[in-house]
Amino acid sequence: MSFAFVSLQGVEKKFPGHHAVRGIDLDIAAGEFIAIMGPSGCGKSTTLRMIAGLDEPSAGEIFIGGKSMRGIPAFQRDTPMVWQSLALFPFLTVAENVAFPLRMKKMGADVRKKRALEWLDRLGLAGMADRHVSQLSGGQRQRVAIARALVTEPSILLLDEPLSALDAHLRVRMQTELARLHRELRITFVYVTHAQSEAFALADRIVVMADGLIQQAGKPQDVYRAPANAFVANFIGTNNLVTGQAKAHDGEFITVEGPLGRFPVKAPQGWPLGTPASFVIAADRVALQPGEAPGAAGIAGTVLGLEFVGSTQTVFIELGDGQEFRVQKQQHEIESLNLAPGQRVNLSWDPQQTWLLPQAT
Ligand SMILES: Nc1ncnc2c1ncn2[C@@H]1O[C@H](COP(=O)(O)OP(=O)(O)OP(=O)(O)O)[C@@H](O)[C@H]1O
Repeated sequence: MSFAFVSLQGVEKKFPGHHAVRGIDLDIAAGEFIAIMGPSGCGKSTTLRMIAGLDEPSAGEIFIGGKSMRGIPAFQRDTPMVWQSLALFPFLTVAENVAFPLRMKKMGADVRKKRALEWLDRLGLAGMADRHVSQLSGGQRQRVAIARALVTEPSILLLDEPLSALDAHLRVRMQTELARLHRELRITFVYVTHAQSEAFALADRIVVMADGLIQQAGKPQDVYRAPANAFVANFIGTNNLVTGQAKAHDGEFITVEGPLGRFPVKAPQGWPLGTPASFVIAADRVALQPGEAPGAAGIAGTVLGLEFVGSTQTVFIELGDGQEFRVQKQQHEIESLNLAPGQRVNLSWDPQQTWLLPQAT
């Protein structure tokens, strides 16, 4: 990576009785769009708050632009933050809200007004300057909060679940808006979200956290296709995880034997035999045929149900050992199979598409 614009080095946060962040190393390049994901309570907001200067690390150090942030309060950091609960001032007009950070910086009234109007215009809110926040829709308020964060022309924008209070339609529109802003401004965005679709759609790099630690940081396609461990594989949710033991080498494959059968799995040279081995096969890489007899590399299961996801459909299948498998296909492919709950099916995949989870170190 090029020069790290934001660098977290061994960062920890201990609250009384709770170790929320347990040692994070993360370098973020200037202009990068990073999404931090993870289950509730994993420490993602705390990490963001430490970058913003709203919480001090208990150990480790944060550098921004090569400068240590130790002891530097939030208002001196160039790191504005946008929250789900916007924190707009109800007693100020839209323009006054946007201009507020400039007032804090003691800029003159004319400059404040000019800049606030420019940013309102940029966010599609021209003409709303004199309204009060209570007279705006949820999406418009979100835009005001973003304009207020950007009005000081920061080099980083921190966003903590900014879209989670919006309805699904608006969320998608605002997502497009954020992508556009990032393209235009080329500043660093650090975005905390529960929503996988937002993270995958927007980010250059995804950071998956659990239990106060980074589980994986990588490009969306790498986190998706090559999860670093079982936690990430399960969290991403579109993977099927098969566990077993490494039994034999066969060229670029090993044979993994487990409760579901024996499977050839792509493996690095010298993978130790006789050790536990888990692999994932992505839901969209599994072939499905109605019928009873499993194929050579296949497994049999029973359809539990089907779920629409836009133009694709997910089929949930129960395997012999009670494990659930997912198969994702284009809607038209599924339609032609006429599947119904209770139906027996065979599943198979190309062994080249398997991904063996790296061994825990
Ligand atoms: N001020 C605090 N005092 C004590 N514990 C705290 C404090 N702030 C956060 N925590 C705890 O630290 C852990 C991490 O919190 P954090 O807000 O970073 O999680 P998160 O991953 O952002 O979760 P969510 O998605 O639910 O917002 C949680 O268990 C939380 O209860």
